[in-house]
This record gives sequence, C-alpha cells and structure tokens, in this order.
Amino acid sequence: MAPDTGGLTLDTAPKPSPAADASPGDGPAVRVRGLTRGFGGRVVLDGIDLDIRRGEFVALLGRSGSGKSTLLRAVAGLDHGVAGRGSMDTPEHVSMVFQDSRLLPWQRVLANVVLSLPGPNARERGRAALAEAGLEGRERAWPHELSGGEQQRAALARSLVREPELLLADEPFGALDALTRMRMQALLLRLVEAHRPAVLLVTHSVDEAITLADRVVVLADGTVGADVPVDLSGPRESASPAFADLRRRLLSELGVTDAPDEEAPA
Ligand SMILES: Nc1ncnc2c1ncn2[C@@H]1O[C@H](COP(=O)(O)OP(=O)(O)OP(=O)(O)O)[C@@H](O)[C@H]1O
Repeated sequence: MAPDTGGLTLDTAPKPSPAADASPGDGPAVRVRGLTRGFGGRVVLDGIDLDIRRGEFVALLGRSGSGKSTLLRAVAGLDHGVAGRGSMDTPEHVSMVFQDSRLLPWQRVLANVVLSLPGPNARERGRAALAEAGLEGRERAWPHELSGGEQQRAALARSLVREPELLLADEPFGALDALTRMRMQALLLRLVEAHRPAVLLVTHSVDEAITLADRVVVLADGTVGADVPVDLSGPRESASPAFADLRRRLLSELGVTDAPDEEAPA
C-alpha cells in the first residue's frame, strides 16, 4: 500500500514495544526478496534481499547513486512504472518523511498535520502530536513561519500521528545545520521509542546511522554489501573506541579506507 505522507494518530496510552508484542509466528515488518530496479536498461538494484523486524531501526548507507532512494521508493510503493521485479511484503500503515518537509504552504501547521487523518478527534490528536514534536503553540503558524528544523518537526508529527507500522525516511535531516540535526536525531529517537514503528532511514552520515540505528545496511553494486548490527552498549558516544571501530568498518564498506577519527561524508 502507498504510504501516508500526510497526517498522524496519537493514542495517548503508551504502546507496548512491538518486539514484545510480536509472537514467534509474526513475520517481519518488511520482507524484500530479489528486488531489481533499473532505469533505461541500467540496473540500479540487482536482487536485494532485506528484512526489517517490527520496531527495528535500520539505517541505509551507500555511495551517492548506489540506489538508496530507489530502494526506499520501491518499499514505499512509489515507483510505479520503474522497471524491475522481486517480491515485497510491507505493512498496511506506512509513513514517509523526506529531506524537505512537504508541508502545504496554504495550510496552517495543524491543518497540515491532520490533513486526511482518519478516525475521531483528529485535531486533538494532531495537537498532541505537535506537542510531542516540540511545536506546542505553533498550531496556527504558516509553514513559512517555521524554521527548517521546525518544519521537519511538523513533518515528523504528521507522519507519526498516523501510528505507522513502518516509517520511511529519506535523508530527513540532510538540509539542517549540525546542531539542529543533533536535536532532530534525539527527537526522532524519542518519537520512535514512543510509537515503535519499524524504521528505514536513508542517510549519508555514518555517524547518524550508528547513533540511531539497530542495524546498518550498506548498498553497493546494486546489492546489500554489508548488514551490520550496532552492538554498542551504553550511550552512543561518537568519541568512544567502539563507535570509532564501527565507523571505520562502515567507511571501509563505503570504500573510504583512511579511517578518519571524525565523521566523513559517505
Ligand atoms: N527516475 C529516474 N530516472 C532515471 N534514472 C534514475 C531515476 N531515479 C534514479 N535514477 C538513477 O538511479 C541511480 C540511483 O539513484 P538513487 O537516487 O536511488 O541513489 P541514491 O543512493 O539515493 O543517491 P544519493 O545518495 O546521491 O541521493 C542513480 O544513478 C540515478 O541517476
């Protein structure tokens, strides 16, 4: 089913962890098998197999042009007309966030969040979602009155108010300054913890992937070049040796072998 790219649904009752919910018979949230996609005879995805468990956070890395967005759009069901084959199981409720907020400029912030939102008390739920995303009191603002970071907060609220089982995010913080980006990463983690969707996040930032994800998948040559769990105990400090080891490993998967101590672009 195509993702819901507007609106949200907030139950105020805390949700149990989907991992705890899942019985052994439950399948993964996403199951992709043998996915191929190409443009004009050029193969971009060449037999991708990928599972994402319910509630699991997967970051997708890959060099520019490796097919990250192509994969995300395929999982979202937004690539009609693109040549390819393969099978895909995805949940019914999917939301997507992009690098730009895609708020409708002629609608106020709350109206954007609740646009086409099904179920009762939409405006109340929208207000709660905005508050959860740190935008309490900005419901009547116009999108252009919000900063870039605030617009992305509204976009997150719009996605999560619908309680998606799967959140697809394509470089959602790519256009933000470093400090705002860190704040938004923390917000995303909080929201994901509260709502527990499975997440597939496309990012160019190795550090962002390690900071946020349970698992990092690296696309290379049209396939999954590496599938690496983030097994870091305690807080994910980018200065810690374990973080640096993982960064080095992922950078090497991306073909960067001079092992910098600081973040390098993927
Ligand atoms: N609609 C399209 N028509 C033709 N070629 C396309 C189309 N969409 C993507 N491509 C090509 O497919 C390849 C993969 O593109 P994609 O956007 O998926 O890569 P990406 O890994 O997300 O790149 P980036 O990190 O630079 O955003 C690129 O070479 C791109 O030019």
